[in-house]
Amino acid sequence: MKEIFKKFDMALCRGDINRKTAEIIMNWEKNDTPEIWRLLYSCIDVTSLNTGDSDENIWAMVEKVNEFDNIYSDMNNVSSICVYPNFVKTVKEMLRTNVKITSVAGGFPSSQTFMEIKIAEISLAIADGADELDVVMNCSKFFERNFQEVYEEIAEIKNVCGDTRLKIILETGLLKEFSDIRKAAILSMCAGADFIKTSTGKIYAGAKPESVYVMCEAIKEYYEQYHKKVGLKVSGGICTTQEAVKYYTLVKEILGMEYLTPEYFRIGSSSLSDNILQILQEVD
Ligand SMILES: O=C[C@H](O)COP(=O)(O)O
Repeated sequence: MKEIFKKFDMALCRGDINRKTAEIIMNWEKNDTPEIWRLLYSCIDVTSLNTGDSDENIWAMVEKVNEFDNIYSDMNNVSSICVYPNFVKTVKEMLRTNVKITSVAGGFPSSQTFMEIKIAEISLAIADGADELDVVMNCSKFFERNFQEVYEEIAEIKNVCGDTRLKIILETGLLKEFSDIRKAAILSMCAGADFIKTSTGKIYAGAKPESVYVMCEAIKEYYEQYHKKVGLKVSGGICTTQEAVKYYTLVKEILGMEYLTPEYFRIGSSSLSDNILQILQEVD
């Protein structure tokens, strides 16, 4: 792992990150337009991850996504529907539109289970029809500074995923230190993550602009080193269109417009889609 980290400049200054993030976000209003709201809508992984989830409420969510195409012919649907693994089949059976299915798996949201269980859960979700997997990095091993094991775990999971898109959740609200967020991002990308994702939206704080700044910089440097584009998913407590536009502004300024497509940018949220549709209706 030392060899990998050596390739990246690991010196980070908290003050610089806070200042640069604030400078970029200051200009968010120039991106606050219906055209960008529509683009952001198409980047949403509309999410239901509740202890009380049942077939009924998952059906209702899928039906809303199905109906969208009949009502809004001038804009693209959300990117995916994100559920617990035991609801993948429920979504698959009802989904009638070209939207992907994301499953959280691998002991979500804590990652505290046996590797065998993680692999079994991931394999079952794929067998049931998941197109994308959101899996939490092993933060416990990370805090022990056992980076090699964290790397190997992600590499093994990616091996099981094959072509199924793998998003590794760093849980930035738990990592806290910018240097740890950067390390976790680099380690996940080098181990094979197709996306890095900020948060589970459970227990710990969700996405924060400064963490997203650090992740964008890591994605940019990873591309410079390896010529492979890794996507970014921001999640956890993102409700308003305004917040989404601020994350759009960060990605645009650091990574550029080529990352602002559902291929490389996602927002995981349980409430943002309704709020974007509402604000679009208000300006119509
Ligand atoms: O990955 C998605 C998050 O769990 C969604 O979080 P949220 O319910 O705070 O929008």
